[in-house]
Amino acid sequence: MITSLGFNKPTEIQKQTIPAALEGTDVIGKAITGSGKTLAYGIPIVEKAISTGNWETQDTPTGIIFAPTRELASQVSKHLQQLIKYSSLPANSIVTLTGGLSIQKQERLLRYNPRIIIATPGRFLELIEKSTDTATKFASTDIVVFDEADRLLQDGHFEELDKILELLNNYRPKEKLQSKKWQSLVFSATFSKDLFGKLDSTKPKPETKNNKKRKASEVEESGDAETAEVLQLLGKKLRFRAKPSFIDVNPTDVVADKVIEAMIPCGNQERDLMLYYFVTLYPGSTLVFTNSIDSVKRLAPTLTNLGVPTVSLHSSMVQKQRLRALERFQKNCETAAKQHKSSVLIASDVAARGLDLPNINHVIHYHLPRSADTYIHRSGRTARAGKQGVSLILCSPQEASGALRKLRKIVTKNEEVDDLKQLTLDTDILDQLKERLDIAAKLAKSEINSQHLNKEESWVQKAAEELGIEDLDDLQEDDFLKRDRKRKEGMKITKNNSKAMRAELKQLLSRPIRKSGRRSYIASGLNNIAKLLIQNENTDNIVGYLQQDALSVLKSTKSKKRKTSKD
Ligand SMILES: Nc1ncnc2c1ncn2[C@@H]1O[C@H](COP(=O)(O)OP(=O)(O)OP(=O)(O)O)[C@@H](O)[C@H]1O
Repeated sequence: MITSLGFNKPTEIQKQTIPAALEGTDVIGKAITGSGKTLAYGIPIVEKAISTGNWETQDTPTGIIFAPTRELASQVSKHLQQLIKYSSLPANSIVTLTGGLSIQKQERLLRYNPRIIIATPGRFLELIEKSTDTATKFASTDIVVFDEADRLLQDGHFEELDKILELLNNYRPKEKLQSKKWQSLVFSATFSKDLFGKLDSTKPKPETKNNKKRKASEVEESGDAETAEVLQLLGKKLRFRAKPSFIDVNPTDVVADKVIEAMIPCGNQERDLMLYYFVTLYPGSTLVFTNSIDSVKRLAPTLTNLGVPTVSLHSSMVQKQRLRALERFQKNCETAAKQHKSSVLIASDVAARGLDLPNINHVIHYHLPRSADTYIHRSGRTARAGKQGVSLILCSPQEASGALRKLRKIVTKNEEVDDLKQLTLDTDILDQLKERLDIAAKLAKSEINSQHLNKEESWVQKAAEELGIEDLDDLQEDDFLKRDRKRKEGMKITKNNSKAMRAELKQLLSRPIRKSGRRSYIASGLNNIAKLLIQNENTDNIVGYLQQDALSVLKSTKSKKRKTSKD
């Protein structure tokens, strides 16, 4: 099956978990991001679905896969569709059940008795609460998979899953209950409890060495308390049949080893400039994570105004927009790669886990993530399937001495705080970029305010119509609303001003940036601009700058490693 997808050999997690899963053992599989965990559970389910014979006569699923986000569910579905192309299973034997898409359509698809269900917990619960027939069929499943299992156990996610497991258990036919429960396959790159704590409030605890392939109980005995605690919790919640086999193929790696981690120290006000600087100097596909949806909404139009193809993705977008955004980003990446330019996706943490976007060169943490597990998963969107990639943190001085230090202690397993590699900045270039950025940001802010005001206006209009009020002011008496509206109106740029600013920005963007020969340089010391011009070794828009990719620059940069104090 692996070779039918064009892969020469199974990855380590596939090699170790597929045989155990095929034997019917409950498995907890841990391996770094991008190491092929989807097929590690996908292949056993597809094998089992094929081996259970004539699929048309079966009306219960072979496997149910739970994923924490809609994008991930949809991606897993596509991945498995590729796999079954080479089998006797038809395309409609896989059905995806996620929120944000038509429930009626999903109910229709369920009438074809699919063998493999891929679902987010919310929609799955809605469907089984709505129909006992659906609940009864699903309850007969042979296998249940929990992808990104540690995430499913965090932040109230488990309430839904708890109800689901309760219902499935109640509806499970007696003969299947006798042979005990369904087989559970549980996967993630992160299972240690210390990764979930808030970076600004928790004190990281040391981890001790792991073993390779152990029963959950042995992990408990080995003193790997943080992992053991999560495994214990999983054991309680997920109703395993017996002690599951815990297979950890990367016991010492936390962040995938092919990720080159780096930082740019900068003040809070300079994050936008550093981001623009990076995507201007280092072409490639860049995924930028922020901690707030407002930042996504502000950064995307700002970069777009600067001519950088940028797409945004966050959880307040409707589902179809979210899926379309991912498609648009992938198209932009292809075009940008041909032109040696940048293509950017600005996302909230809805994109942090599981997404397998091909060839992401850089991940930028515009904001430091709130917990270490998010850092690991965000960083894991690059350097997948054996490739290398860059994970870059934009970090303020306060963060560097607080949250970042905690993060480094956790991901370096408390051995040493390895001062991250730092990208040297060229102040000449920064100054020139700032001029453009200021205009682009003002225009973006004004666009956002206009959109808000238009939305509010149409809302007020609609409410007034419904209430039969003629004077709109009657509806806007709230002082806070009035002040907010005034503030937004004040930030709106007049049409004429906006036109002038756009013209100025256009002119600035058409002018190449000049790298002066006087300053220090990112990698290679002084460059002879005339020579570079003759050799045509400039970027398209920076004269005198020898284009390099971020990965090679960082690989040749040394990080200062220092031991931590024993605190
Ligand atoms: N045997 C294999 N050889 C080479 N590439 C593979 C193999 N199996 C899977 N891949 C590819 O590796 C990439 C990552 O796989 P996958 O998304 O399953 O990783 P993952 O371990 O689930 O990552 P994450 O922890 O981020 O969710 C995919 O593009 C997939 O097609």
